[in-house]
Amino acid sequence: MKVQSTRPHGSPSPVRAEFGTRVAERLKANPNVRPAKTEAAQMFVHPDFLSPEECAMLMRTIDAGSRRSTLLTESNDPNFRTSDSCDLDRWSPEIQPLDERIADLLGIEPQFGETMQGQRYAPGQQFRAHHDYFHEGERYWADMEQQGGQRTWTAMVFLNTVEQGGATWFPQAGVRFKPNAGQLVAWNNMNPDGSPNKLTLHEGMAVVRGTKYIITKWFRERPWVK
Ligand SMILES: O=C(O)CCC(=O)C(=O)O
Ligand SMILES: [Fe+2]
Repeated sequence: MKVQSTRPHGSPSPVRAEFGTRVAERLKANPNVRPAKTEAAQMFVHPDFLSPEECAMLMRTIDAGSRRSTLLTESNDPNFRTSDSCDLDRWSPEIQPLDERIADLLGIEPQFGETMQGQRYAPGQQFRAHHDYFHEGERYWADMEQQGGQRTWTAMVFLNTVEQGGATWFPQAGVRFKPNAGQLVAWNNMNPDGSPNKLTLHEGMAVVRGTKYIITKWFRERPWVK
């Protein structure tokens, strides 16, 4: 979530530290997964995680269910997040297997995952630089703490190959992913000690030509589904 400051965004935590080690070990052991070229965060790529049919089904579902995307904290910039998004029902027969496949790839129990989000960006739409973790000094934190706590890992899948623009850019970690149909990117939002890793700052760059479709899954440090 946004808000830049020089204060630490949260404290170390053994539970989150353990998530980092355990999930990274599982991803490293998967022959279909490669590490991203950065030392700044634990970050991995699965180049063809979803099939063309699965991507097409998800894009149809996103088209049918989208509304304007929201933010947890109001931004002064009206163009901070201009995409459309929708919740993907984890109990629907089409979504559940995919939802559970992502959780299994990372080795996290599905109930730690928030509702999967589908997002769509038309030309000019974007999601400006932000962190996925919660800033523990913000007003919303007390509520989030009660609802599964901090976000640990993010898994994101590009559902199509965009004609121009729409890359996911980590300016501080020095990596940029061009939308590539079916490709999953997963990263740990925490440092090795379990505190928020500021270097995971990232941005969904504006689409120039074409439409961009993605799904995003955020995992919490405790079960999110009650
Ligand atoms: O659209 C992107 O490339 C990034 C999306 C993102 O950062 C998010 O959903 O948290
Ligand atoms: Fe994000």
